[in-house]
Amino acid sequence: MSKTKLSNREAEETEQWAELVLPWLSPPTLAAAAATSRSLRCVAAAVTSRRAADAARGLELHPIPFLNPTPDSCPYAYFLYCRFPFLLRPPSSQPWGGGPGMPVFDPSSLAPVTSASAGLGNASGCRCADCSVEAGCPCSGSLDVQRTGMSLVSECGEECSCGLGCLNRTTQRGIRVRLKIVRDVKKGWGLHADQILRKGEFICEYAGSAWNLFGAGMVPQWTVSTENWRKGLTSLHFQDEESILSGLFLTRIGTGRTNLVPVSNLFHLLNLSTCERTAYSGEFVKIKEARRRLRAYDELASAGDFSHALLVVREHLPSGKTCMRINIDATNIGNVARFINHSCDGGNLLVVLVRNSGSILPRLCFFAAKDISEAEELTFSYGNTCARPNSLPCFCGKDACGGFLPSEDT
Ligand SMILES: C[S@@+](CC[C@H](N)C(=O)[O-])C[C@H]1O[C@@H](n2cnc3c(N)ncnc32)[C@H](O)[C@@H]1O
Repeated sequence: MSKTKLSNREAEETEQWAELVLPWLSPPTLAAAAATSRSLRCVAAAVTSRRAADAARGLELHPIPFLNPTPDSCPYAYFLYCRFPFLLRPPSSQPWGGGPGMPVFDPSSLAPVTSASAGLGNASGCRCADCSVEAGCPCSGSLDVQRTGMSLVSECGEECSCGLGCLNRTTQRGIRVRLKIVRDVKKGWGLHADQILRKGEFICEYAGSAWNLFGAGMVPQWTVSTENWRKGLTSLHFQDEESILSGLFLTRIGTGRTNLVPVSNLFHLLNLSTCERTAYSGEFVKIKEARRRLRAYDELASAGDFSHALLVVREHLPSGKTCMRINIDATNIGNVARFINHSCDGGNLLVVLVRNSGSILPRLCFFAAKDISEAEELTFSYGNTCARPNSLPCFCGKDACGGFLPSEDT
């Protein structure tokens, strides 16, 4: 488009139009629009500063700003924001930096999948007045898995009669603490505290897309008849070469309704003495797409300034064997957890797998592993360091640094 001189009225109309359209554009398209006229340049500058002022697009309690003290003048990182992980096909654009009157992105449309919504039978929920372990709520409890160092916590879910105000839903209310995203010359963007954080405080979860990992028709329509259930063992099996083994067990918890839960939760429930019987094994998570993406991301990263945020989470049996692998990709759509950098000393965040009652997938959540001072960078360990041909250098700066970032063996 060539530059043209607009009358005052035309300029005003162009700005009104631009206020509606520009917030939806990706950075390169926004820059191209800004280059066409003074009016568009003004609106684009305003959009850029709103983007830099809040990575969360107004969807969290407090704004989460980008700060760049480095010589590069990159004002923000572009991605679509979702507060929770989701399995649906993500939207391709989002009104980030929109002014008043802009259509509002509906984060509830990306609610985490539950066993009921995935056709996996009834999900059970509690009907407690007090959802605490002490009061015997079947959804409450936690378990440390020794071999993996990862803790498991269960919370009330969609089928429970309690609401979001329930004390056993700590991780379901979004980010409540003040955070900021700060650029580092070597590591790129990183998530920092913007207030003192107390040990044990919930920080955020790792939200991103898992939708592509259940290809069309891959979410199994498993049903088990009540008769079979009464008889005891009902074992359905389903396998294809793109899947990995995952254990799912039927359990009956407090309410007497059938519930489908992964193996780790089964042990969790057993510990709480609420499981009556078990009977299931199957497999359902597709990893081919995750592998394809990891290879593509590695190539982009080795070619230049690119960071991906595809996280592979493994749930383990007490034996240490992996029983479920979940791939959460926050590279294009996710929340601010995508900015958490790796630290070889384990960092200051505790990684906890949280399962909402009735939900198929556990959610990966971060809690403060110790008291954290204001402005301290938030980090965790991405995994064991083991140099591979595609390993990137690590700049965590810790004495324990192994020199390389942990990478998934694709
Ligand atoms: C989940 S992202 C973290 C946010 C990222 N720094 C950014 O700018 O978007 C993971 C990427 O961050 C970078 N990174 C994370 N921790 C690092 C570290 N300790 N040293 C060097 N780079 C790191 C690597 O490029 C890695 O692939």
